[in-house]
Formats: sequence, structure tokens, C-alpha cells
Amino acid sequence: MKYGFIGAGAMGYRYGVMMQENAGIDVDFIDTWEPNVEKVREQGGVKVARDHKNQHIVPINIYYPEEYTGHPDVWIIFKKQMQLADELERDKAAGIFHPDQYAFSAMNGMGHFEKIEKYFDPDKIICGTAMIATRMDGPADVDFMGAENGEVMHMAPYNNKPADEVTKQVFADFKQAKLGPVMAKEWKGMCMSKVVYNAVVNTLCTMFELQMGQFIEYPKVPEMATQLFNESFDACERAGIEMIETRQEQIDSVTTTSHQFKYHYPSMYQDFSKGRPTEVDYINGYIAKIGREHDYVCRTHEFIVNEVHMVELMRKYKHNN
Ligand SMILES: NC(=O)C1=CN([C@@H]2O[C@H](COP(=O)(O)OP(=O)(O)OC[C@H]3O[C@@H](n4cnc5c(N)ncnc54)[C@H](OP(=O)(O)O)[C@@H]3O)[C@@H](O)[C@H]2O)C=CC1
Ligand SMILES: CC(C)(CO)C(=O)C(=O)O
Repeated sequence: MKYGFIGAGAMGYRYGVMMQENAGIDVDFIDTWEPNVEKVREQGGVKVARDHKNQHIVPINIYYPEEYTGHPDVWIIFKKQMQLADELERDKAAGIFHPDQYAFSAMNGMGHFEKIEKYFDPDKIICGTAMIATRMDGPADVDFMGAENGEVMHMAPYNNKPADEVTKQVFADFKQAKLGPVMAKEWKGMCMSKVVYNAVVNTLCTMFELQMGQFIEYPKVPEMATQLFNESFDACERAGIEMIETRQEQIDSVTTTSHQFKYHYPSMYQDFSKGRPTEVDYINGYIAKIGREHDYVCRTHEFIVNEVHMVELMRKYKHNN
């Protein structure tokens, strides 16, 4: 099958380059971030490293939406939550979406599938999550974090029906690309299991400007994680959302993944450090929202949402001095 990527950023490159290099799959990238597209054209591809080592140029096909005439079977969508609505609208106006196409996304946070559903048949949407860390160090310059074969991701059909033939083929292609796919039975619990993880690691590392390996040096991280996961699980239980991991598994995963991705600044920090808004409203804010909708106040998550917005504001004073 042929794949098109909406978003040639950290995760778009991670999936696309691994699919191209490890599985020989035909891949095209669509991006609206001009310095990125121009840099790929100037240097003859995207600069790729793994854990800061073996940096090399990988030749790729990249297009602005308006230039694109291809017809992939599946679109893989990796944008930041705040960018997605405008991106999809521009892609639609450029005429690159077609009714037969599938869409897969493993973005963090919640809210993206409702937007994707406006452009794709819900029976052709595949939900995902990715415990795969990638740094974008600048336009067309990407660093895959963590050792090879450590990639793990989950996927589930948006309609919660058994996987159809195309979804099975996507799974097989991800497997061949060494992205470590695991099929889940139900998409919402699968996605929320990643949201509640990001609600601990992304926000805390961002506020304190820490790489994950530095963050886990603080001995009380498991205690802080327990407090946040307990609130998240309590809210999800009231909302009838069944997580795919237990509370204890999630608490433990903060320690293991922080060692695994020790040089990684979570994607939220990558926005924070470049003066951009963060995804906090789609992560901790989403947990707090489902809590309130079910008569349960997630006090710590609500506090964290405000703290992250406060550090966003603080940049105006600190980073310009
Ligand atoms: N990165 C990761 O490890 C993971 C990310 N995710 C999720 O995947 C989705 C996509 O995230 P991700 O791939 O990280 O994001 P991207 O790498 O796609 O973000 C790149 C965007 O950042 C902006 N940008 C501007 N200047 C720079 C610069 N100098 N360096 C880098 N970016 C710049 C550009 O947007 P603009 O033109 O608007 O400024 C660009 O489109 C998100 O939902 C994220 O949470 C999920 C798992 C892991
Ligand atoms: C890699 C990981 C899992 C780290 O929190 C992530 O999701 C991110 O950076 O956004």
C-alpha cells in the first residue's frame, strides 16, 4: 500500500522514514511548514540521527498540499492538536483527500478524531498511540530517541469493530517497519491510557525544562505520578472508560520510559521552548473536563493546566531577557 503523511514533523518523519527504510514502503510527505519543506529540498532529504548518533540524510518525497497529485491508500496524520483543524481544511481545499482513503493518527491528547471524522469515513479511521520518542531539532532535522527495536505503539479501529483487511495490512506494514504495533480492542481506553501518561511526563518535564532522564532523578516522581494517575483513573472510571493498563503499570512505566528515553524532551517541551502554545488543554485539560462532566473534580490536573499556561506566559519575561 502507499502512504501519505500529513505533517512532516518529528513523528511524521519517524514513521515515514522507518516505513521507507525498514519496509521499503512507498511514502509521500505533505507539509505546510515552509522552512521544513525548503530545507528538505536544499539538503536533498531529511537529516536523521538516533540518540544523537549516526546523523545522515534520507532522501524523501515532500510536497505542499497544493502541489500534490498522488493518491495514497492511507494518510498518516501527525500534527500538533492546535494545528490540526487548519491543516485539514487546507488539505481538503487542495483536493488531496478522496473517499476511498483511510486515515491513521497517533497524536497525543484527545479531540483529533472528531476533527478527522469531518473528512474521512468513520469506518476508515484507525486510532493509534505511540510510546515512541522523537526530537525535532530544527527544520528537516530529526533525532529518533531510544534504542532500535524499542518502539511500541497501539492501534484500534475507530468503529471498535474487528480490524478489516486494510487495517490488518497497516498493522503488517508497521510491524515490518519495526514500529512495534499492538492491536487493541477499543480505541478510547487505548488513547486515554496514553493521555494519562502524557499528563504526568509531558507537563512536569516541560515546566521544569527537564529531559526525561533528568526528571526521573527526582526520587519523588513515582509519588507525584501516583497522585496524578489516581485522579485520572478515578475520572475515567466514572466516565466508563476502560484503560488498557492498570494504575500500577502506568506508574511503573514513568520510570522505565524515562530511563529508556533519557535524552528526550517530551514533545510539549519542544513547543514550549520554541515559544508556541502547548497541548496541555488536550491532555490534562481533557482529563479534568471528563472529571467535571461526571461530577468529579480533578484538582491536581486543573492546577497543572493553569501552571503550564503560566509558564507559557512566563516565557515572555524570561526567554527574552
Ligand atoms: N515528538 C514525540 O516524541 C511524540 C509526539 N507525539 C504527538 O504527535 C503529534 C505531532 O507531534 P510532533 O511530531 O512532535 O510535532 P512536530 O514535529 O510536527 O511539530 C513541528 C511543528 O512545530 C513548528 N516549529 C516551528 N519551528 C520549529 C523548530 N525550529 N523546530 C521544530 N518545530 C518547529 C512548526 O509549526 P508552525 O509552522 O505552526 O510553527 C512545525 O509544523 C502531537 O500530537 C504530539 O503530541 C506523540 C508521541 C511522541
Ligand atoms: C515520547 C513520549 C512518550 C514522552 O512523553 C511522548 O509522548 C512525547 O514526547 O510527547
